[in-house]
Amino acid sequence: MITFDKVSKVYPDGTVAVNELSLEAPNGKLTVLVGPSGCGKTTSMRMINRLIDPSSGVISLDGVDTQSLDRVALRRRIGYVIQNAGLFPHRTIVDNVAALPRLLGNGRRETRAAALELLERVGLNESFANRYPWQLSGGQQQRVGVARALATNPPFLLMDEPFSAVDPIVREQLQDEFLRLQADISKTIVMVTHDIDEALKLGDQVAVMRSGGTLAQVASPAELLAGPRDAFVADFIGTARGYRALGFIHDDTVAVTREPTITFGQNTGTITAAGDWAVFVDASNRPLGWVDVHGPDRVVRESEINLSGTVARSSGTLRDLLNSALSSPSGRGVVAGDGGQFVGTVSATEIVEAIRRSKETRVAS
Ligand SMILES: Nc1ncnc2c1ncn2[C@@H]1O[C@H](COP(=O)(O)OP(=O)(O)OP(=O)(O)O)[C@@H](O)[C@H]1O
Repeated sequence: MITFDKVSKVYPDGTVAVNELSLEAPNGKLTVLVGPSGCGKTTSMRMINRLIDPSSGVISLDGVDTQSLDRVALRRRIGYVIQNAGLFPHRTIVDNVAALPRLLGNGRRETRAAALELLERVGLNESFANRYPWQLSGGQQQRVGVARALATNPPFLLMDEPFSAVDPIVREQLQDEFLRLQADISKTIVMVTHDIDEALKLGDQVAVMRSGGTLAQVASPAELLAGPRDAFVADFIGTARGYRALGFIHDDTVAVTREPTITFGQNTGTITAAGDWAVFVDASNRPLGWVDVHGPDRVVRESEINLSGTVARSSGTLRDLLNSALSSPSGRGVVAGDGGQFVGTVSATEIVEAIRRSKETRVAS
């Protein structure tokens, strides 16, 4: 556990960057520091590995005051991922990952093998190993940054805006991959971001800071959305918070209706759809989109498939289901199993009913 106990930082010019911050980052969990520009997020994080020393207060790792630890020994226990990855430009990818373990005296062959394995875990196969950072995309470099931070297998990980230098689609991919990785490795992580969506998606707990370096609220994403402590937090988590909160509610009682599907080579006249639209599936019964089957009997062409609807997983959230229904041309949301196979559809009315039920449960509890 990383603990901040009334920690402050006043820079020599008198700027109060962090003011009496008390916070616990529990073991095996991801704590996100989020807040407006200049509110002291980075300063707070860098005080953990003593890149910056606090002016007052105590930061401890598993109960031990970091000031009492040797700075180098401390940093070996704390992996550090920064924006733009910060890779050594003149070293190959595998050497970037293996650099620190080598420095610590581990054998060449063993560190190379471990580095290759780590690269594989972050989604980079052996063909990347001997390239240089400039030969990789921003997202790939960021993955190397994560692999490098994990190379000495530290229990703690600090991540400073790790996914902000890439475009939104790559960012989402990296976030999803990182969540899968963290489910496996369960590090104690403190991450800084100014993106509230990222904070709510990744954080087990989210600490919202305000200008002047004070803590406004710390809570789980769902708690934060349901009960912002004051107007600042409410404003910061945004006006879409009602919709965002649906992203944390699972309800496996929403009624999924089976319905006929259509596939390649099939005639529209052979199916009885509920209305004009039918779900189009591939040979493995995976939904690809919707087809308007009304009109003369014909074999469906691929160009006719309407791709506007999203697919929600049965294990997904009410937000996924609602999004699927709202984006679908038929008004019915497509639901697939975890293997991607078509299960059935849900109507927006059913989902709204589920939202109402979940509210009643929350009020009652
Ligand atoms: N070395 C420094 N000397 C003086 N003031 C500093 C120094 N470093 C940061 N600050 C100030 O301390 C405050 C907090 O900075 P910090 O970088 O921790 O904020 P942040 O929340 O991470 O901001 P951003 O989201 O913009 O990166 C800001 O007002 C900043 O200008």
